[in-house]
Amino acid sequence: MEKAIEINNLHVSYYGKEVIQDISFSLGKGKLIGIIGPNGAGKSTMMKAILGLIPKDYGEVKIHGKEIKTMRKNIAYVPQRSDLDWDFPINVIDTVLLGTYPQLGLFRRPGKKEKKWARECLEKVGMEKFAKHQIGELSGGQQQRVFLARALAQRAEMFFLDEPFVGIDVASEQTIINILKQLRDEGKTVFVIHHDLSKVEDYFDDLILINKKLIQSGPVRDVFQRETMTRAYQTNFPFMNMEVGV
Ligand SMILES: Nc1ncnc2c1ncn2[C@@H]1O[C@H](COP(=O)(O)OP(=O)(O)OP(=O)(O)O)[C@@H](O)[C@H]1O
Repeated sequence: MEKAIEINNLHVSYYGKEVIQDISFSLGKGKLIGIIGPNGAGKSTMMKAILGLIPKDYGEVKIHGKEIKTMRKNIAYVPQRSDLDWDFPINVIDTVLLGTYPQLGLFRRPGKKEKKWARECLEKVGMEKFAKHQIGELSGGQQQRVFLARALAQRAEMFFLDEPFVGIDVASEQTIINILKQLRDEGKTVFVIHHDLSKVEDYFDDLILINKKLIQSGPVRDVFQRETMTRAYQTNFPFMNMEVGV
């Protein structure tokens, strides 16, 4: 199977304190992949280091067998909502249009074609009626849909989302997971940092389970087991059945 991602020996620290230790894994293309682990396990840090948004101490990251810097246009990233400045004065359609910039190149501005595409992306997430609204006026779920539309506008091959379901309504969560599953069905690879363990088996094909170190990666059935979960969360998961998951 062709590899979407290969990580070797990844180490990351903040101010000399190591928060990611010796993480290595590789996973195939066309999967919906959950990144799980307890609070402070280093999930966001690992995602940012993979994307080259923060420096790593050492380690190797390959996306489709290539260095990340040659793959940027093909990668869409949706940060945690709490990482963004929601007072920034920009409306919904212009936010989505930003997604078309990487494909446009340096000196071209979005034209009719890009604007039409941005509208289509907004329709996919059910937010077309809000095109002219300021981004800061929207609910959490609506903001998350708009950021997914921006990622769709990028026509990326790979998507990285940091906790897209935190603090949003049920309908938005359903819309977003359906779109992510559709992207996977089209052969794209989608990574999602995720908290709600009750949804893991329904949402994901593969899991990356970490707590500073890699606990295990691979198909959900193999990773989402009492022994591995107990090791990662350092608490007992008595409700989990060893044979059939939860
Ligand atoms: N900018 C930063 N400067 C210093 N320490 C940081 C920084 N960002 C995160 N940390 C620390 O690094 C560790 C890993 O944090 P990270 O946010 O990556 O974990 P996480 O698994 O995403 O957590 P959560 O599930 O709570 O969002 C934590 O101990 C955190 O306090």
